[in-house]
Amino acid sequence: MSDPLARLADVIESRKPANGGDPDASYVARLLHKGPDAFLKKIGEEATEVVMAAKDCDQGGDPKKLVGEVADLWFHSMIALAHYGLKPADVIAELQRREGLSGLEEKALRKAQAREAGGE
Ligand SMILES: N=c1c2ncn([C@@H]3O[C@H](COP(=O)(O)OP(=O)(O)OP(=O)(O)O)[C@@H](O)[C@H]3O)c2ncn1[C@@H]1O[C@H](COP(=O)(O)O)[C@@H](O)[C@H]1O
Repeated sequence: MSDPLARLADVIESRKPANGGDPDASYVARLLHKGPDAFLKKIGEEATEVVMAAKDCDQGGDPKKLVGEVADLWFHSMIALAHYGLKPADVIAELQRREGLSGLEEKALRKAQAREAGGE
């Protein structure tokens, strides 16, 4: 079975105005037709919904709600990636590049580089 993220990315690509996406027939085409403000607003809303669903889990809520909200966030983020000419594979490659590098180590490295650049 092919990668579901890659398949969804192909569908999103096909919904671009340049590829004949019809805003009357497709949700993705409609968002792409409206432009970045429309899908970036959705990403902001979906991110907030992820936070709220996670907080609900702490109060005994259904964790599946969190899965649904994260799916909404990923989906709308993929529309943004497509608009800017990027693919899920680019994000996967970035995560792979970070594989095994502790966030704490990375932060210390970044701070040391900033200090060096600042001439300290
Ligand atoms: N994965 C998704 C997907 N996830 C969420 N959504 C839609 O995202 C929309 C926004 O979610 P909300 O919960 O905010 O719903 P809402 O209150 O109606 O939001 P508003 O748009 O009114 O602000 C809803 O209409 C959902 O149906 C999706 N719509 C499409 N896809 C995929 O994209 C493909 C192409 O879709 P179309 O372009 O519509 O053919 C589909 O085959 C699916 O694979």
